[in-house]
Amino acid sequence: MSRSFRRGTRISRFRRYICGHGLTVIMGFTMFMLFLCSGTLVHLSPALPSGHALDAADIPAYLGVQERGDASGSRYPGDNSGDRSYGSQRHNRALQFMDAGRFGRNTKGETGDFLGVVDKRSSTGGSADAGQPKLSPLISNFNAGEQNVPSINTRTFISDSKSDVVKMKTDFKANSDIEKSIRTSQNVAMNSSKYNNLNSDFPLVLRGAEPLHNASEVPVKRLPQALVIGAKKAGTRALLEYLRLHPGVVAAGPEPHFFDRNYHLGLDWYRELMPRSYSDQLTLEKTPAYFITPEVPRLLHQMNPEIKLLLVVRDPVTRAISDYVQASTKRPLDSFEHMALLDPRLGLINTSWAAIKIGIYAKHMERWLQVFPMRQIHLVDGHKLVSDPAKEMAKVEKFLGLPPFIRDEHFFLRGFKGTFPCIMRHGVPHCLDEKTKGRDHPDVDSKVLQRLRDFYRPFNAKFYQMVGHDFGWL
Ligand SMILES: Nc1ncnc2c1ncn2[C@@H]1O[C@H](COP(=O)(O)OS(=O)(=O)O)[C@@H](OP(=O)(O)O)[C@H]1O
Repeated sequence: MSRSFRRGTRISRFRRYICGHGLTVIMGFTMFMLFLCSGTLVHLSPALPSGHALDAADIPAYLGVQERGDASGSRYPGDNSGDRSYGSQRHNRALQFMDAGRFGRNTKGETGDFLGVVDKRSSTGGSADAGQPKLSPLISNFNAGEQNVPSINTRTFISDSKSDVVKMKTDFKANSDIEKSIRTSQNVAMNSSKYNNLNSDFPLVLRGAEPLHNASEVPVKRLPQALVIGAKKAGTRALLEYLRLHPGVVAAGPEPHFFDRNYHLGLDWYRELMPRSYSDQLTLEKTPAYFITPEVPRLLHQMNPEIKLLLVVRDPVTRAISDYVQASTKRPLDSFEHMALLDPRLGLINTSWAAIKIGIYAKHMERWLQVFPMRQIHLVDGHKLVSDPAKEMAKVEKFLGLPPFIRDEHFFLRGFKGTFPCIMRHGVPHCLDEKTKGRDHPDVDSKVLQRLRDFYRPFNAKFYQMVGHDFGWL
């Protein structure tokens, strides 16, 4: 063999060696980069001490993730709360302390909730995942209404039943349906469903709770099982908003006025107004006019004789002033004193004025009690709803058969006149609309106030007797 041939052979061997190992290195590097860039990483955070409730606001810190901001400067883009229709499909009455954490944004800038429940009891029968605790269902609610709730893939599992919290970092490409396999440090995982337009970085918060509904259940619209029937200007919006904190509750945002105005449109029309819910969630709506409309109790009874009724009441004098303030924003009105009294000299009360009539609670209540037993009606103290909301809500939860969930940490006074509670929902601060709630009241002549108090006193006494509770109005 010639030297040059041997040298050539050595060179080509060297080349093959370099190429071979180089390829391995490159492939290794590529695999490493793919792993990093796949954008899918799940790790199990240390289990929380048992019984410890992690507040939604603390979750990002607990998980060590950054909260995102949006262009408008809000830390919480796309918060869909307020007086509109609610799409939130938070679920499961058994998940007492479970709460949603921070959520991502999809490419349209919408936010979403992601909830999961570890059902430690169930296994999947003959499937490959049999025996694994089931994570079910993974609920996502992306966007403003309900129309964009992605399908839920119930073939979603997690291997470690001891963990409370799973951190999931996801970076799905826009406009593509991607099936991702998410590996946990325990090497078992979730098969995520298909998400469109998702580009998010969100923690998934799991608590050892047992869903009551079937994991494969599809949420549907249902007629309300409970109603906030009134009274107008007593705190009905606050009550509904506070109730919406509870994962076992969904509520229609705008007032449907079904039983007082839109009954002719039929129950299917009414049902359509409701957000989708799971079988273990309560559907609610509020229409304060129901309380004072004579035919409503009977119509309501026809729909559901077992329906639960919530009635918020407030000192009828302050309620009347609140009503007056609201009415005066719509059209110019005389002074409150002038409207409340028929004859100022005689001190005769203008009982034909709606603002006065609504506060004669005993008269309206009488009609309701002719149709529904008191055990189906829960009285909410509108004053306490402001001064001690968590305590007042605990009574509401009990009445509705919901597990205790709403607590002091959900409320804060900051930012809204420092008087009325605002709420933290999904870690998002939310106050009622300042233009329509918590308006300043005018100073009313003390003699007129006294006259009104005297007027309401016997009606109040009768009302206390009917409902078995003294609200202590002067
Ligand atoms: N958290 C919170 N934020 C703002 N306002 C609160 C809150 N809780 C109770 N309230 C009281 O609710 C009063 C309005 O009652 P309603 O929601 O029943 O009004 S309405 O009938 O729906 O128009 C409203 O009456 P005004 O103060 O006269 O505006 C408030 O006193």
